[in-house]
Amino acid sequence: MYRVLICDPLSEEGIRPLLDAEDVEAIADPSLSHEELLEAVKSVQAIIVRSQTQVTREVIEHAENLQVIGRAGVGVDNIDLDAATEHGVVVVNAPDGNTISTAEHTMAMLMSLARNIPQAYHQLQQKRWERKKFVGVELKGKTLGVVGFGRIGREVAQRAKGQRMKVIAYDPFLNQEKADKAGVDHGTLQEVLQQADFLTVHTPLMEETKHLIDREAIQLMKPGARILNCARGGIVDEDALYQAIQSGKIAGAALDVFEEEPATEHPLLSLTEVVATPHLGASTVEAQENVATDVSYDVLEHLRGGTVRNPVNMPSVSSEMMEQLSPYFKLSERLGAFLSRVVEGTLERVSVYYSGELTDVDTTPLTRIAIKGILRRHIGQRVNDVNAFKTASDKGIVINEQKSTSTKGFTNLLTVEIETDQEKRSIAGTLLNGLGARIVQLDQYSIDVVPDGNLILIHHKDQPGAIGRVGSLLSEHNMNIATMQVGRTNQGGDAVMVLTVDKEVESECQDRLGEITDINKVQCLTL
Ligand SMILES: NC(=O)c1ccc[n+]([C@@H]2O[C@H](COP(=O)([O-])OP(=O)(O)OC[C@H]3O[C@@H](n4cnc5c(N)ncnc54)[C@H](O)[C@@H]3O)[C@@H](O)[C@H]2O)c1
Ligand SMILES: O=C(O)CC[C@@H](O)C(=O)O
Repeated sequence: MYRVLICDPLSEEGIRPLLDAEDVEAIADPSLSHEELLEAVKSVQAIIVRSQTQVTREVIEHAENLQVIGRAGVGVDNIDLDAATEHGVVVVNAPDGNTISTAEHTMAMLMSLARNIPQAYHQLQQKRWERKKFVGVELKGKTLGVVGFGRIGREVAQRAKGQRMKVIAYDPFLNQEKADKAGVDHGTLQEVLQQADFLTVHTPLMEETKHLIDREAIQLMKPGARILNCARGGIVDEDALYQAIQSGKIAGAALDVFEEEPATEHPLLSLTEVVATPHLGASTVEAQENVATDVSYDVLEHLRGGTVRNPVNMPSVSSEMMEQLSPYFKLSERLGAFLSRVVEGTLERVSVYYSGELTDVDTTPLTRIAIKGILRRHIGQRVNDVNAFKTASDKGIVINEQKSTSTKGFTNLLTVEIETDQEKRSIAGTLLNGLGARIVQLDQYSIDVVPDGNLILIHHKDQPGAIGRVGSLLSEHNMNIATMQVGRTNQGGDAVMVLTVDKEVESECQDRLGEITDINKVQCLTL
């Protein structure tokens, strides 16, 4: 049974898949204090949050069984991604479900700002019929500067064009072709700042975007321009904005988000030129249902060992690529696991070579899985697809991935090579059409072994009787041999036997195998 803690209020319809799942115990508690949260996370496999709950390193470190953190929304600035990655915890979000609601909210804020609607309403509530005080400006013909032309920025631009505004956008990924297609101008940040009558930001909050709109940026803007932030508090420097409004440089601002939330005492709220909402961009019935559904799906999928659609801290794999690569997942992990169990010494370098039909695809996910297979021998289940590369690099292991032209006659070939301070070993495998995975090479020996079950690897001298003696001894220990493969370099030279047996080999049996004449080394492993 998976325990899933839902910390912030989420649409009940949206989390229906979790509530109905027979293998899930969903615990919804949006009122936990910090101390209660630290206690509650100890026993759960998944946490789901919106923007309110801070999933800090401390929280993640308390959550000993945690596998996945779901963010019902876009921004993941309330989750310590480094800590999650280090602990092998997958973070998933719901990036699409609230785009329209947030774009619509931005338009509502834009119009409120242009026509002073909240301020005028507030006066009416005070029984004051003020008309002169609230003369607004038209949007038609004005320029909207959009900083961050992602999902929401693009939707806002389309809507602003509907108001017959001119739109100029800046985004590091926006080029002329994309801008033409969207029917907007594109410019540098400086050009956008200089031309905007209204400036709206739609970037994530990151180191590079923190105070992106600061005192200097505001200085570049037209006198009397207006600023909107429905993305994240902190993208616009709040002190600089406050001063710019007070000095008259900026005519007004519309804010849905603040550097610190809740922000009921914020000085900007005392300015009549400011319209504000308490982080309501995504607060619609539709958006909340969408994000809760999306995140529930991914959380369930991850817990059940499936592939998530919106991973944040591991690269996503397109469904097309997934179709090509997934048959190799098990092979890749098993090759890594096999070799890690037979190699001796301290791991220094892992190289993974791909040939045949594998040369045409992005094989990074397969390398990651091979590394996971290798590291699990020493680190256990704590290493997974999320932290495999990071764990290897933290341990000083160099990883090298290469495409190779040597197919050795196979349509696909995956070779894993490990170098330690004592030796260099390699293993190669292939997927045989209709027959599944096979180990086809171990060091210099050609073999044909299914990478599954209880295996015995024996290094011996190619001499008459060696195989028979192994068979007899295994039978004495009541060990049934399912398959046996022998590989040798030359007649009478070094050779290997790889046997699959029906149960795990006991240490006494392994020791006795090692004492047989002409047998040099015996290694037993279970895949
Ligand atoms: N107010 C709300 O309730 C609410 C709701 C949803 C999303 N959001 C926030 O809105 C923002 C945008 O969300 P989205 O779904 O459009 O994200 P997105 O990832 O689709 O788009 C973000 C865009 O910002 C661009 N960008 C990154 N750094 C930039 C920089 N230095 N200058 C200019 N552009 C830069 C990226 O290239 C990307 O195109 C996020 O901060 C998100 O958290 C707020
Ligand atoms: O949880 C919310 O309502 C806010 C979500 C929003 O800020 C987001 O980044 O998706």
